[in-house]
Parts: sequence; structure tokens; C-alpha cells
Amino acid sequence: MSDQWDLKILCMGAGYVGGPTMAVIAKMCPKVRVVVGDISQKQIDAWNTDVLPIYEPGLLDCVKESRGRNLFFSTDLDKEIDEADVIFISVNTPTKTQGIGAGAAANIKNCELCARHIAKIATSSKIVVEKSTVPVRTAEAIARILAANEKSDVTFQVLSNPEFLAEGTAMTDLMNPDRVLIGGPQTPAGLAAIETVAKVYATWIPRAQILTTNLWSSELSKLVANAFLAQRVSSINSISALCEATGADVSEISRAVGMDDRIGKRFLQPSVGFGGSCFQKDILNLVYLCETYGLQPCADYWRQVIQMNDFQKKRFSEKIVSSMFNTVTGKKITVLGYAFKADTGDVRETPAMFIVRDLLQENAKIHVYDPQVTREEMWLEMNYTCGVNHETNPRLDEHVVTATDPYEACKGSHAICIMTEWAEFKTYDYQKIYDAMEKPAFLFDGRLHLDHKALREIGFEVHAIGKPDPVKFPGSTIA
Ligand SMILES: NC(=O)c1ccc[n+]([C@@H]2O[C@H](COP(=O)([O-])OP(=O)(O)OC[C@H]3O[C@@H](n4cnc5c(N)ncnc54)[C@H](O)[C@@H]3O)[C@@H](O)[C@H]2O)c1
Ligand SMILES: O=c1ccn([C@@H]2O[C@H](COP(=O)(O)OP(=O)(O)O[C@H]3O[C@H](CO)[C@@H](O)[C@H](O)[C@H]3O)[C@@H](O)[C@H]2O)c(=O)[nH]1
Repeated sequence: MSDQWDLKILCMGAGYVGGPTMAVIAKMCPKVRVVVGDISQKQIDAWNTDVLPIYEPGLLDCVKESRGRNLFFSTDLDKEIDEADVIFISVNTPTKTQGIGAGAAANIKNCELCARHIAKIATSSKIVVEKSTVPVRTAEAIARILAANEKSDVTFQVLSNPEFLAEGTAMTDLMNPDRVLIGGPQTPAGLAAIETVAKVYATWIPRAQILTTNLWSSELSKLVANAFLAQRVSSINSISALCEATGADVSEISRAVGMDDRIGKRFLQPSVGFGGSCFQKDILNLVYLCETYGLQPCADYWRQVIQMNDFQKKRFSEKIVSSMFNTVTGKKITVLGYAFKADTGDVRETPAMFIVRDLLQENAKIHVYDPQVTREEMWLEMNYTCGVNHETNPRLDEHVVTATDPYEACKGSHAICIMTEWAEFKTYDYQKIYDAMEKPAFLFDGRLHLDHKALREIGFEVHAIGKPDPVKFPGSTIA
């Protein structure tokens, strides 16, 4: 520990996790010098302006509080690696797209590159902390790379400190986490390293919520937490299909079931499917691990959570087409919301993308409105995940219009699809929207976000996930 600082931290990776996590550490620990580093100059430049590279409520204020004081953003990784006492690795670990394990295994190439970079540069001992979500036993690989390059008097301790923040609520999640998990070698040096990192969090988080475990439990807990959360969403979504067939109401079921303390209320909100960069990737990672260890029944069990999610998205597209007289060719369909959830501009694995892809195959004219998503981000993700490339297929640019005004997006439309639960969608004048639409005016609510009774009174034909159709099941909902 050196000069005026109690501790010097470097975080490699200035993304959705690295940026907010380090901004909170810097805010809560003014005597800790925090540098967020990245190989992307564009990303770092944006962190140094007031137009941050990610949208997250409360983030800009938090960054501004410490930036230039004890929070810095830099691409000079060589210098910062050498100076740091603790180095967090918070780089992306996407699903492999080719080679062994393609489509399931996590690609930990970026973590390995960070380890090699640290090994090459470090001239003093470091604590290296995996913040990225990784397959269990990744720390072993990182430790071996570091150990193979150890110079005299330079030692490395490798810890696991997975992140549990959710996008859209990252700042409150970081300020008041349910728990912080730190795993490390159960040796005197490992335990001392755990204590160094625990002390940082203990500045604002009660000790009872800082859990310490062995390395492998920590790495695996992260995958298990996401698998359990996603499993709840798939479970309630499977029931939504049964509700539509029987006249039961999925919201009533969610409430009745969730009031059992043993089950709990949260993560039982039915939807068009879960999206985001984590759930699918992390379950696939778990599936691949189970298969690697010869546990095929365990792999099959978890894979079903993803299959149910795919079914839910497909079911929604099919419902749109079948309700609209089995054809949407040439019809204008408005997609309200493109982000994978509200209060984020992130579109990775967003369910809206799969619905747009399916509707494009039916030759619909799609108009998208989202308060945070740019056209560029929409096409980038569509190309990466669905292989739909507007540059090689210019017809697509005519078929997908991105609007900046929701009323313009809905004007002349045959149907509206609610894909993200943005609060502003509740505030619109739906009478005005209805008047400007083609009739019958369809509305498909993939988030159970709007007041369906009020919409039906205006004249909309409403279809909503897991909700009884009032024509098919009279008496199942208040008229
Ligand atoms: N997004 C979330 O909400 C969330 C929450 C918890 C955990 N995680 C996990 O955290 C990790 C990071 O996720 P993210 O969403 O922040 O990713 P991200 O893609 O937003 O950011 C990753 C950053 O790492 C940088 N990077 C890649 N290789 C690098 C290298 N060798 N050196 C320095 N920088 C490098 C990239 O340029 C990028 O800016 C993943 O493993 C993810 O699964 C994500
Ligand atoms: O009842 C629910 C809850 C969520 N979702 C959907 O599930 C997806 C994921 O939502 P959420 O978990 O809130 O957001 P993420 O930012 O993906 O956060 C998850 O993934 C992160 C990355 O690993 C973890 O850190 C978080 O703890 C974990 O909640 C989104 O599409 C939501 O709309 C539902 O459909 N119904």
C-alpha cells in the first residue's frame, strides 16, 4: 500500500459491471484509488464525458462525484497494472460461437488475456479478483498462468468475487446488495487476501452480508443464482401458456403462489421471455459444465429452462400472426420497447429481437420505438445473435423503421406489441393512439404492463400473456 492511498484498485473491463461497481467503490471509499481500464479507447473516452457508454439510473451522478478525485478511466493498462494492489477482472465472457463447446461453453479468452497481461507487467505482488462470471475452476487456470510467470518477490492471490447486480437497478443493488460473495484459497495468504477485499466492501456493507467461501463455491454460486432466477421466470411462463388454454389468470396464480413464504413473490412476473446478457449464457455454461462432468440428467434439467424460454418467445410471435387472420404481410406492426427490460438501453438477447425477426420473416412492416435503444445497437445485436444483417440485405432497412416519437410509431398501425415495461408506456393517450390505427386495432401485451380493461373499453383487441380471452372465457375477467 502506497503514498496517500489506503489501497490502489484497477478494474480491467469498463462495461456494465466494471463501470458501476468501481464508481460505487470510489464513492464509498475516498481513500482508495480506483482505475477502470479497458482496451477500447472509445469506451474509455465515453466514461470520461457526461454521455456515459451505458444507461443506468443514478450512474452519472455517482461517477461525477468521484471522477478525477479517486476514480479514473484509462487505457494505459500497463501502468495501472503495475501500480495496483488489487486487480479486478470484469471482462465479457460470452458463449462460445465456434470450436469445442460452441453454443454452450463460456468463452474465457478475455479473462485469460487479462491474466497474461498482469503476469507480463507486474513487478509487485497482486490480489487478482475474478469479477466476471466464469465456469467453475477458472481461477485455477488464472492462478496457473500467473504462477508460471512469477518473478522473484512477486506473488499472486486469485479470488472470486462474482457480481449480482441487475441492470436498471445497478446503483441500488450495489449500494444495498443482498450479499457480497468472496471466494479464495483457504490458506493463510488466501484468507488475508479475502480480508483485504472484504474490508473495502465493509466500508458500507454489514459484515454479516459479506460471505466468504472457497473459490469453487463462489464461482459456482454465481451460475446457480442466475439459473434459479431464470428457472422461476420459465416456470411461471410455462403456466402462462396453460392459463391461456384454460381461462385461469397467470397474475392471479403468480400472486396466490408467491404469497407462500416458502416460494416468495419475486421473479414470478410472466413475460414474453427473459433476455439480457446473463441468464441464457450462464445457464448454458452450467449445462456445459454438467455435461463435461458426465452429469447428463443435470444438464438436461437446466437446458429445459432455456427451451421453455424459446417456446415462450415463439408462442408470442405465433399468437400475433394467428390473431391477425394468419397474415401480417405488408401490415404495419409497432413494437413499443426493444431493451430486454426497463431502465436500460441494453439489447443483448432481448426478446423483442426474436419477435421482430419472426415478423420480418412474415414480411411485416415493423416500427420500433424505445426511449433508450439506438438503431445501430438494434442492428448490431440482431446481426450478432440472429445473423440478420441489414448491410448485406438493404431490404431490411425499409422493413424496420426506428421512431423517435411513440405516437408516430403507432400511427396507421395494425397492431402494437408491448415488449419492454417502460413506465412511460402507461402514460400514453391510448384513445388518441387507437383513433389513428387501422381497425381492428390489435394490442399484444408481452409484459402485462397496461390496463387491459381500459384498452378494451376504447376498442382495442387485447391479447396478453397468460390472460383469459374474454370472448373465449366469458366471466373469467371483470367486464
Ligand atoms: N451485465 C450485467 O448485468 C452483469 C451482471 C453480473 C455479472 N456480469 C458478468 O460480468 C462480466 C462483464 O459483463 P459486462 O456486462 O460488464 O460486459 P461488457 O461487455 O459490458 O464489458 C466488458 C468490457 O471488457 C473489455 N475488455 C475485454 N477484454 C479486455 C481486456 N483484455 N482488457 C481490458 N478490457 C477488456 C471490453 O472492451 C468491454 O468494454 C461478464 O462475465 C458478465 O457475465 C454481468
Ligand atoms: O419476474 C421476472 C423477472 C425478470 N424477467 C425478465 O428476466 C430478464 C432478466 O431480468 P433481471 O434479472 O432483472 O436483469 P439482469 O440484469 O439480467 O440481471 C440478472 O443477471 C445478472 C447478470 O449475471 C445478475 O447479476 C442479476 O443478479 C440477475 O438478476 C429480463 O428480460 C426480465 O424482463 C421476467 O420476465 N420476469
